[in-house]
Amino acid sequence: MIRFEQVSKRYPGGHEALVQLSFELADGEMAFVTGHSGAGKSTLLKLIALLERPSQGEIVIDGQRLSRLHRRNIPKLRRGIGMVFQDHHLLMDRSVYANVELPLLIGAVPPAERARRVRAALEKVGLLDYERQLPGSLSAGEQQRVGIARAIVARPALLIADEPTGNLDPQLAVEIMQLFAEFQDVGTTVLIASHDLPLIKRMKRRVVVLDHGRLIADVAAAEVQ
Ligand SMILES: Nc1ncnc2c1ncn2[C@@H]1O[C@H](COP(=O)(O)OP(=O)(O)OP(=O)(O)O)[C@@H](O)[C@H]1O
Repeated sequence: MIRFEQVSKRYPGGHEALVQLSFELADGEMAFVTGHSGAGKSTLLKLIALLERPSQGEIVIDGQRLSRLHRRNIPKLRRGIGMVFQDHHLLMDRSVYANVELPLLIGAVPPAERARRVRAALEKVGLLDYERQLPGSLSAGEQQRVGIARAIVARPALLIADEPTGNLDPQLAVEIMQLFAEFQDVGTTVLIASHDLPLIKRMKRRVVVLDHGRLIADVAAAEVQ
């Protein structure tokens, strides 16, 4: 589903954040991207979401070469990708329900169907009883779950997450990772950037390791110890 072909990324005025990166992620696979701070993890995810463009090389998603993607087709591609961030980017003055509903408003889904999907997403993350609350009244782990519900409400084929457990205590972090694994169980492709090696090892999924923008290891799930 995702293929990086010799992808390099240089930010204006910066050094190379990614250097000739090549790897593939199959449909339905769940993998982690890890590496030191500044290794290029966030950059890799941003390139997939078309929030940044490569300086060189090609990224192919579902057979679509992103360099040839017409500007007007970018929103459609983005709608197929659910994104989860460390600081969840919730609107704090809107209810949990309204936050989760947001991607469906952009996608023009009819109201009754919207309500059904929002509740299904909230149920999936265990927050059905919280729909009227403001995010500020929820714990950090619950807020992250709202962010995940929002990411999956439009039923994306691909879920990408940037340090989704960065602000959580270890027990909550495990629960959030298990939630991602459940999305993989129902066919979603999942790619998670994390520097939390103990947690990654526990999940027993493929691990792609970056070092100064280069891929230095690609460990298959069966080999993760
Ligand atoms: N918008 C930007 N402009 C210039 N340089 C950037 C920009 N974003 C990232 N960089 C640089 O690119 C390199 C890779 O950054 P990136 O955020 O992808 O790493 P990371 O592995 O996600 O790090 P962290 O774990 O600290 O979030 C770093 O040297 C960073 O300073």
